[in-house]
Amino acid sequence: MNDIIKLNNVSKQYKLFSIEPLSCTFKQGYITGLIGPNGAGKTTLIKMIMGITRPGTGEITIFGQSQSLQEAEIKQQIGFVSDECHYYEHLSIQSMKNIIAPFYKKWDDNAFSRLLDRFELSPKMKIRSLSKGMKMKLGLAFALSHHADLLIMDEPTAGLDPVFRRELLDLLAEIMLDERKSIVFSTHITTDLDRIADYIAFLHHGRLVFNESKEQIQERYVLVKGPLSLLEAPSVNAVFIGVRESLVGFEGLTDRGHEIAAIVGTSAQLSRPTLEDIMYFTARGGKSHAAAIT
Ligand SMILES: Nc1ncnc2c1ncn2[C@@H]1O[C@H](COP(=O)(O)OP(=O)(O)OP(=O)(O)O)[C@@H](O)[C@H]1O
Repeated sequence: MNDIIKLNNVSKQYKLFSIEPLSCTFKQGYITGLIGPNGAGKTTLIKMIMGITRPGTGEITIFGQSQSLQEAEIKQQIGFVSDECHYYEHLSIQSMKNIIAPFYKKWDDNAFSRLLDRFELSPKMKIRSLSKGMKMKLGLAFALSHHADLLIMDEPTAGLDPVFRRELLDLLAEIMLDERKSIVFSTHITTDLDRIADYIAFLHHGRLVFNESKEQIQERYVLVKGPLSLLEAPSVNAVFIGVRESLVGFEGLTDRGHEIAAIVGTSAQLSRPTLEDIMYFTARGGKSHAAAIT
């Protein structure tokens, strides 16, 4: 299995936030979902991969080429969708296309027209007249019209209605029928990832908590529900990454499933957490879980 993106000791230091030195790879031929709470560093990481923000330390390799040395070549092969709109508002879609297309050696006008049709956008529409969701669709049409082998998207489903969100996921699944293609996208909507992602990279406070296949993640984590009295034992409390207590009992996430099963026996219910559960309890837990796993 080839690596499409390789991060080696990549870090970024802002005044009030830092991406801690991070090493990981994203696989060719798969969809990787980048998740994490607000301010976790997802956009910063994507901007470093795209060369928009320079890392403080480390090296980024894409398609086996150095991001910093071969940026222009690499960008020919990447379709990028940002959560910010970088188009000239006063132009029509057609005029904007006339500016963007010449940058790409493999620009495909027919593919662009087909995508506009599919997204119900007309080339005559002025960019300033587009809604947030329509601008996102336009960004997708641009990103998908130069036969890129790697699609990187920052929150592509933000601002999209549920019908189009599902259509977008279908479109991504179609793209993945070609096994040379790879997709990396960030999202808050973890149910989208349950549907289509193969790998999940989870950032929290600028640290990579995990970057694993969905199956590996599902095997590792266990959600425990039980009476509050169980938490009184320090040995029980210690195994949780995060716990939520309520009047009727507690719910907690652990990656020490066998241990907890042996301690609590039948006095608690164990089940598989969703990605949202994992994100919620890790964010809530506040323990140095990231450091423990990576
Ligand atoms: N140019 C910058 N200068 C200083 N701090 C920055 C800069 N860009 C981002 N940050 C800070 O880095 C942190 C991470 O921001 P980032 O946008 O990467 O998070 P995110 O995970 O994408 O969040 P969200 O899900 O809310 O979009 C935030 O605290 C933000 O204020």
